[in-house]
Amino acid sequence: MSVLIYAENAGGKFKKSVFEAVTYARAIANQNNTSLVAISIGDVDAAELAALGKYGAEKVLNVSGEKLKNFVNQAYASIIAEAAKKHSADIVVLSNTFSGRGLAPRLGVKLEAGVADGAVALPQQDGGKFTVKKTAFSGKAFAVVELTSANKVIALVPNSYKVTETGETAQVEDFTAETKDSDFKAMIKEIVRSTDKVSLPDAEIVVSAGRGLKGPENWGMVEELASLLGAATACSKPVSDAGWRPHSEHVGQTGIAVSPNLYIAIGISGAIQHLAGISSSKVIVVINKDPEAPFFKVADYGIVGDAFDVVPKLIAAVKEYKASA
Ligand SMILES: Cc1cc2nc3c(=O)[nH]c(=O)nc-3n(C[C@H](O)[C@H](O)[C@H](O)COP(=O)(O)OP(=O)(O)OC[C@H]3O[C@@H](n4cnc5c(N)ncnc54)[C@H](O)[C@@H]3O)c2cc1C
Repeated sequence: MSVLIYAENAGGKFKKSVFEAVTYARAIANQNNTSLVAISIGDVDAAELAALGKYGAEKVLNVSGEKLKNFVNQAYASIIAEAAKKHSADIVVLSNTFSGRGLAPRLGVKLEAGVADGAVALPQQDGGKFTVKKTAFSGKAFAVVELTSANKVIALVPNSYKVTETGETAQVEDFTAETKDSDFKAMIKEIVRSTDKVSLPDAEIVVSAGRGLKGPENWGMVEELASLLGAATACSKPVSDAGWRPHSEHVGQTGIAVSPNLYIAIGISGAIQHLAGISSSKVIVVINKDPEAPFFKVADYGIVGDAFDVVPKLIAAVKEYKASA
């Protein structure tokens, strides 16, 4: 037995969510006294691959090829499944990202594995049972699932497991897997980035605003606060429905799920559908002029006040702190 972690890259580089998933997979390997192998698909240089050793990977399988430069769900799933079989990996770990969520069910079928996507904690392995805590009901709740199959696939929510450096460099070896023409039925031809700002699903800090801001002309202060904090900007659904902000910023049950270390909600009521997308945030700060706003019930820190007074003061305070630091 061994544990296999799929390390997805973005433009040839690994993001923090990969280091979290490798650290997490290392901890699972330790629980089971076994080895941890990573697999990378695409164009990643040898030094970047070897550096996964810092987070506990002993070996990194490198799969490259012209047709594999961009993510191809079917082909990547075939390759990862083959690597799992060749390395007798009965646990496969992924990041619960766009590609990880696409791969997990395909791997589940190919490996006849139970799947726990949206995992937020290490598996518990007591008395022969293997259980995983995961988000449920579009992020409105947590569930504990028991995986009873011999093979298991776990997709870890970004920002839910702390990165730790335990090792040094990993051994990198090329891996070739058989793919079929049918694995390439849908190919990405071009990627057009909508923005070069911090990407929302990966952001450690999110500054989000709702209808309380009255109109798109008032987003300058939200963007300024986000830029000062190195944060991504987000919004509630009615805001993007009204065209005040792009749909890519809409957070919640029908939008993006985020799990930052800090979520600042400005002029958002805290409807259950919005909370569904932010419930795994570590610290939630709410700014709302209505003390009865439901968002305060889930807030770690709340400021009852008018956003147009509070946010400029917050910006000034952050600037002052940065100038003195
Ligand atoms: C099927 C379904 C799916 C949905 N999915 C989503 C989803 O994914 N994401 C989502 O966000 N919503 C979703 N919704 C909509 C959701 O139910 C709420 O209507 C929405 O979240 C409310 O947005 P809001 O808080 O920005 O606006 P409002 O409900 O209008 O709240 C505005 C808030 O701003 C406060 N405020 C007003 N002025 C100020 C001021 N000057 N300073 C400070 N505070 C102020 C008010 O007190 C109020 O709390 C969904 C609804 C349905 C039915």
